[in-house]
Amino acid sequence: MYKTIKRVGSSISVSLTLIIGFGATALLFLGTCKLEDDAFNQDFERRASLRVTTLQRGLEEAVQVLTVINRLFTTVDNPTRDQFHTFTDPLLQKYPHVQAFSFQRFVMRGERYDFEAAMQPRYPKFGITTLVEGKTISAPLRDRYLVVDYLEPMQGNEAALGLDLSANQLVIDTLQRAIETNSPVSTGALRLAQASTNERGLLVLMPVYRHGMPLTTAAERRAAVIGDTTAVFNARVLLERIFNSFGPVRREGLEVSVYIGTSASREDLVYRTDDIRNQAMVPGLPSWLGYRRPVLVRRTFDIAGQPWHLEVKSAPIPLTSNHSNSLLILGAGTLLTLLAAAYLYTLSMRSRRIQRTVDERTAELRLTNVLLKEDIHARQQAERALQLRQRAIEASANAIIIMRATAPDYPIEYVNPAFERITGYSTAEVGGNSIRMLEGPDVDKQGFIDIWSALNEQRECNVVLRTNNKDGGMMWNDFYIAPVKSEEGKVTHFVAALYDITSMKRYEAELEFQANRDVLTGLVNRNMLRKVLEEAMAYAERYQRSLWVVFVDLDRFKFVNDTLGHKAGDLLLKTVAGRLRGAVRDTDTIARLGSDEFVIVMSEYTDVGLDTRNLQRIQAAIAAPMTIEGHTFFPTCSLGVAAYPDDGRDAEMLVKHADIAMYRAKQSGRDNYQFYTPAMNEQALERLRIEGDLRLALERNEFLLHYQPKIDLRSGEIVGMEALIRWQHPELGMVSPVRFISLAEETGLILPIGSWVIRTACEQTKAWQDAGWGKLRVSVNLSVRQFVQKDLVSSIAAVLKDTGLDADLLELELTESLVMTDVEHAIGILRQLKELGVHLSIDDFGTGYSSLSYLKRFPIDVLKIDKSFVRDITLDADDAAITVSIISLAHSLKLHVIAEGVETQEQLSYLRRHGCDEMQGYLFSPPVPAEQFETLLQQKVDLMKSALVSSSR
Ligand SMILES: Nc1nc2c(ncn2[C@@H]2O[C@@H]3COP(=O)(O)O[C@H]4[C@@H](O)[C@H](n5cnc6c(=O)[nH]c(N)nc65)O[C@@H]4COP(=O)(O)O[C@H]3[C@H]2O)c(=O)[nH]1
Repeated sequence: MYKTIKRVGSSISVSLTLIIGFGATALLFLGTCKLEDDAFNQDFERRASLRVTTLQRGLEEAVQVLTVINRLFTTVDNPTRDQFHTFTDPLLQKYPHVQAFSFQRFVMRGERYDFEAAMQPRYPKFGITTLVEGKTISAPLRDRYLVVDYLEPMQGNEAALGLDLSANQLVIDTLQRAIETNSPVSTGALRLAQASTNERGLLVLMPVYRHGMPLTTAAERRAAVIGDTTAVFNARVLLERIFNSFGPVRREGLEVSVYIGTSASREDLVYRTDDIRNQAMVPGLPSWLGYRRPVLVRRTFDIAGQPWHLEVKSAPIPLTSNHSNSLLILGAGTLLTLLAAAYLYTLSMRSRRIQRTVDERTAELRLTNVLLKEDIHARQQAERALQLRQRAIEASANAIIIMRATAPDYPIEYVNPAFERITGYSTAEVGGNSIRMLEGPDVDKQGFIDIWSALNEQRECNVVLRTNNKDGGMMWNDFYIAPVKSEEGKVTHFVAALYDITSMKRYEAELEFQANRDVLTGLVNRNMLRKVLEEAMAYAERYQRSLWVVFVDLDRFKFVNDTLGHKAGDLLLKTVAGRLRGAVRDTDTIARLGSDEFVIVMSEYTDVGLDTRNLQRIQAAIAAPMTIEGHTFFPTCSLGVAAYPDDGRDAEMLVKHADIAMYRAKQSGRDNYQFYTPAMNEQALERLRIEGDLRLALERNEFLLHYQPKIDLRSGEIVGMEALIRWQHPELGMVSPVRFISLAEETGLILPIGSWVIRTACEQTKAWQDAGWGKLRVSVNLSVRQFVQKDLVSSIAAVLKDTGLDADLLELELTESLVMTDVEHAIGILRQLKELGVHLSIDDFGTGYSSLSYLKRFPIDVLKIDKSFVRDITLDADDAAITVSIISLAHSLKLHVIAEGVETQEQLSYLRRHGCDEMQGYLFSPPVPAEQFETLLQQKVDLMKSALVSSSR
């Protein structure tokens, strides 16, 4: 009986021990499970948020790149395809997730043929195309096309060049939005011409406006738009690159789906990482048994006006994973319960069950062993994940700083190697210090103020910051700071990411320089000149002050460029720019418009007035001799001045009028200045009109030569004649060369006209010789352009050969300033001409910058005294003295002297008295057509002889 009672009692106590032990173990297990689940979910949400932030930053950066591209079009008026290439190339290398950059241009129906033809020399099969079912075909006729014109890189994007996007309503709507919001706008997902058919892409557009148009309102911007710049992204490539910058998503057990739109609709899905549903599944085990439900995080954000929706899903996780603690508790509880039961059981049945107890303990130990192994495995996994994150942070190209959330200094606890590389500070130097050490003398104070207030308020903050590195060098950073919270939600640290955007900022600065400065001389360019002038006009208006716009043009710059090449030309321009800087006041602005054209803006201030001495200073500064590549030049310049407001109320008009005045200065013999008068405008208009006709005059045979006799003062005979060109204009009548020769020089027409003159003069002289009029020498004027022409000598030789005229009977008249521009070069050409046997004379002698030492070295035959001296020879003692000294100088150099413009007997007598050899002028005959000249020859110039006789009395 006792035995039975004892056995029953012991069974009851064993059962009770088991019930209580298992109950308590189960409760503990479930509670721990819940805590572990919560921890897992929090960790997952944090990782998912990191992905979302990465994507958002990556997309914002892509849009920012497009903003930089668009700046090219706002700062440079109509940039070339090559400029577009040069500008986008480094950006494409820096941002490989960009598929392409392009510039779309509006082309009207009537312009289509010309546009296609203009592109074909570069792209032979070029045509405007449209996209139909993934294929490009020739675009049908439309009123207006939006054509992909500039495209970089070309490789891989060929299908998009010439594509007309105007039929794509999505693109057009997006462009409208971009115009309305005046900011970059993204399309939704669309099919790309250059991608495979099942891939989607997106475009981010920014409108390009015509320069100079107002852009304040949407209506103004619509009127000014000429196209747009676009960044093209292949959604898969873009997203994969952005995500993979943190390591493959799949390895982290995340499934990411990206939608361009507000919700997870099938049509808006542009990207999904690999399906990870079965990644962790044990074959044969149903998913509801033993697996945790995947966690799903959804986020929606806005990129360039386009909503993006992102879903991040976790892989199904086995219940055993992350439940190590609860399982340990379950195991340990079970063990304890069983031990207690076993203890009781042993007490009652020790002897009988001893063997069984040993077996049970062995089994329990095995179970514990398994649990321990699982625990170790889980810990190792967690450790590996931590190490991976550590390595990722260390490998990051951007600087990362971790700071303790301890005010007031927020000491730095960790910096990654990129931080050391970028700032120059080592971990040892910054550890324990605050980020204040980045604040040098050159920093952006406001940026730091923003960061400190974000730290104090424990919130995120993103600023573009200028800091100093250890060497004191200036750097630009995109600085992003965010609080890091403990499991209890307390901010324990801050993490800061520092993106080095110094090179991008440098780009921007360079772009600004290029947009506003002349690259060769560093002076202000045309674009900037307009702004400077507008400010100067506003100042002049407000304070009622004078304002001068001075147009400076170098005389005979083309001569240097044509003879010595562009390198020498560039050197000359740089020297001139330096001289101009030295000649003007600090308050004046000098701009270079191109070639040898400079504009100076001079404002009047209370203590600094404006007068012509300012202009003379400029002339004097330019006029100093200059040696380039062993050649000595005597540069001069012509100046034109337009004054505000009398000569124009806007920048363009002032510069135009200064240019017209400068042209007048050139016409008046160069090396002088002229103030604009309204009459000059008329002349400029006339110049434009005759320029068109001048181009046709040779073809229409409208030129003819007049000949003016040259008289030998000893014999009284006609010994030669000067050939002077005339233009028989169908409407204007006989046009003087004074009106068209300089125009012909500017346009280059002087070359065909000049060679016509030489040929006609030689033919006529030979004809007179054959007709028995003896050996008359004909002289022709040579212009600068002709003089520097490469084949001048050979072409003159050919004319002499063709016409049969003796070289000795041709005289070339060169102006003094022409040969003095580059003396060495001139001597070389003159020697070659001399070897041909032709005569050479210096025209207008005495008017320019003459140097006797050079004159001696010129292989010339004749000096021609300019008519300005002859005119006043009997009235002005200076002119008379100059004339006499020219004659004696010429004779001492064994040169012949001829005086031109002889109109009176007094002039004739004077010249004769002082030993002048020859003369020409109205006193004998004006220049006359060839038939009349023959009459002069026939009359044996009785008149002249009598004139000579009377002058000798
Ligand atoms: N006041 C006055 N003037 C006199 C007298 N005798 C002649 N003249 C004018 O003086 C100018 C002399 O030519 P230039 O100094 O070489 O100056 C020339 C020359 O520089 C240029 N020119 C004329 N024909 C040619 C040509 O075929 N080629 C080039 N490159 N230039 C030419 O046009 C300029 C003007 O030619 P034109 O109108 O024919 O004017 C001619 C002539 O008609 C006089 O007694 N008194």
